[in-house]
Amino acid sequence: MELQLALDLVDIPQAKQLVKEVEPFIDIIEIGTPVVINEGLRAVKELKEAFPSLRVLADLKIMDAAGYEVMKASEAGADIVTVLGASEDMTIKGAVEEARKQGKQILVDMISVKNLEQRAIEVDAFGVDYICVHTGYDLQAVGKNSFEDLLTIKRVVKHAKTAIAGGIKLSTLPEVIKANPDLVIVGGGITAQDDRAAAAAEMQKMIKQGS
Ligand SMILES: O=C([C@H](O)CO)[C@H](O)[C@H](O)COP(=O)(O)O
Repeated sequence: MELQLALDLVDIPQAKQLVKEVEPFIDIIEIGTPVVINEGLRAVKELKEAFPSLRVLADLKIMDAAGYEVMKASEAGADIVTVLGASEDMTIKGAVEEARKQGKQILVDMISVKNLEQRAIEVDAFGVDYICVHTGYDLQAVGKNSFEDLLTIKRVVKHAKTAIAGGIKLSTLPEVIKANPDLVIVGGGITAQDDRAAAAAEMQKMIKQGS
């Protein structure tokens, strides 16, 4: 099980500072969608250059023209690029095809997918690398989480790695770990803490010991 730090509400210098604080405790740096909107793929490039030993995920949440967008994110240094599970089959297949050419990986974000079980089976057959259940900020605000959804994809996904994102904190991490996803994605649960290194270190410890 790996830990991904989601950077969403920061600029590039703040992102670098944050990663510096938690670098030993994380496996993947996520350049969040708001950061890409504000800073462009330059954020991916600069963070990859600053932390070459960590993998970088570009959270583009691609919905169309995936081949082109995966190519541009790859050129910027992304190791993993996100595509929406709600997009057309040909979009997801196009993302996978381009990622293979570039030697990169695709994470499919299942945010807002209504028929999760069926769509996860379909997306799994496209050869994607990760399938991620995700409760976005808007549903987190009304008390939702993705714990049940994680159990669903753990049951039906046979090839891809499984991931979970959305509002995960130290207090809810044990429930997530119990379901044994391959990747846990945490943003505010680390970035909004007073002692971010301590929060990330504790999360890494819990993940390593499996509880
Ligand atoms: O993908 C995300 C969200 O849609 C904003 O772009 C976040 O990175 C993801 O939800 C993880 O962040 P937290 O919910 O703060 O843990």
